[in-house]
Amino acid sequence: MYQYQCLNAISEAGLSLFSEDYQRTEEMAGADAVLLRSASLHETVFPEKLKAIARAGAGVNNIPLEDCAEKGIVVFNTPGANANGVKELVIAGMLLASRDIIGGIEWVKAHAGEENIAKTAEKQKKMFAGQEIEGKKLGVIGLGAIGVLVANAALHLGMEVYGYDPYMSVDSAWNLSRHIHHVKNLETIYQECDYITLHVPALDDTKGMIDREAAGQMKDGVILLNFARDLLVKEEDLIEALETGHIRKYVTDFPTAGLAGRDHVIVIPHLGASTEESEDNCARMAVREIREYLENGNIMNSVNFPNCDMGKKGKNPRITVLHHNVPNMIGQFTALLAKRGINIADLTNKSRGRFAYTMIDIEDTDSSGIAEELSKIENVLKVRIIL
Ligand SMILES: NC(=O)c1ccc[n+]([C@@H]2O[C@H](COP(=O)([O-])OP(=O)(O)OC[C@H]3O[C@@H](n4cnc5c(N)ncnc54)[C@H](O)[C@@H]3O)[C@@H](O)[C@H]2O)c1
Ligand SMILES: O=C(O)CC[C@@H](O)C(=O)O
Repeated sequence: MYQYQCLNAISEAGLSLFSEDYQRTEEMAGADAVLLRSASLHETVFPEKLKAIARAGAGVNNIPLEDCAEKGIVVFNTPGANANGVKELVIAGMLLASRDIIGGIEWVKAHAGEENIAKTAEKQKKMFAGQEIEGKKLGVIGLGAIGVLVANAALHLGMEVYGYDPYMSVDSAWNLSRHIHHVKNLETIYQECDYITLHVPALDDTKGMIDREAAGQMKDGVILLNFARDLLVKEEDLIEALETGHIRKYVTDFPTAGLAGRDHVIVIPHLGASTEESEDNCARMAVREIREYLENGNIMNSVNFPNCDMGKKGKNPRITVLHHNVPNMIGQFTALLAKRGINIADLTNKSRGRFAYTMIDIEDTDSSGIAEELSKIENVLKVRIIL
């Protein structure tokens, strides 16, 4: 029996994919796997039993990835599963920033009950007039699952789209319309675009990327959208640019004390992925990743260990070893099995940065004591025998 814990609301569409071999627990100490959305794990002391963490979503800056890897905990995310939900809200954000729809709706609410509201509205509506997005230039920073969808959608709405992503994946490249200008530096985006939208993860090199210097290079009256992470923008520099009007509007999915209620800022309470479809997609993908790892040892969509797939486990035990990526690990594993006279049916090893993963199918039904012996080898992080 496996135990899982949910630290946030995870859609039933996903949780229902757990078989009767899985039981929900409220205690992390007893959990084999944890599912979460935005809950922070940075202060968490991880229990020995925990094997997997699945982030039902894309961003993993709420999880200490290295720390988890050192403890032999595989962390997964659900790439692309909520991208359409975010794309739709980004398009809505561009429209909300271009025309004072929010101001207009508030005006109507304030005049509710007035007999001649229709007539007054016709007189007053010029206060809420705006501009169209067709023909304007949009810069998309980060052409991953969301950035590509936003870029293509904006193109269909008649915008001229510039995209920047020095690390773009082949999949993203295939999905990106050839009509998008693929630019090689951020300066071009800053200098050319009327709208700029951020779709990069919060990493050491992206945190604070929108600072005074970046804002200074942008066109006067630019509209900036941030549905990625608040940390990408230096708030004091942003406020300065908003006060001078250099940045005309900032649309963000991340409320902060400094921005909530401020003029020229549209703050949404992190609703990018809050659609039935995105929540269901993320939960389904997260549960499938956990089941595949716990039951077969296969890793798909990990963000701290290499992906690795040996197919469905057969009737004999499968040994899985999470370890540091250093020389002679496989030699030590196979020597240990050879000493016990155990033949290897299949073996695979994959590495990613400082970490690696080895899966071994053995031609023997007796695996007693093997986990204990393998665990003693230096640089081994976690050993599992899947029976
Ligand atoms: N508002 C929401 O609810 C919501 C939902 C999903 C994701 N997000 C955020 O959006 C981010 C992007 O999501 P995604 O699903 O598109 O992820 P993704 O991994 O598919 O795409 C991220 C892209 O950013 C690119 N990138 C990385 N560093 C870069 C840099 N320095 N400059 C330019 N490009 C760079 C990568 O190459 C990749 O193509 C997530 O990391 C998350 O923080 C927010
Ligand atoms: O779970 C959510 O609601 C938000 C998820 C989003 O920020 C993500 O990074 O995928």
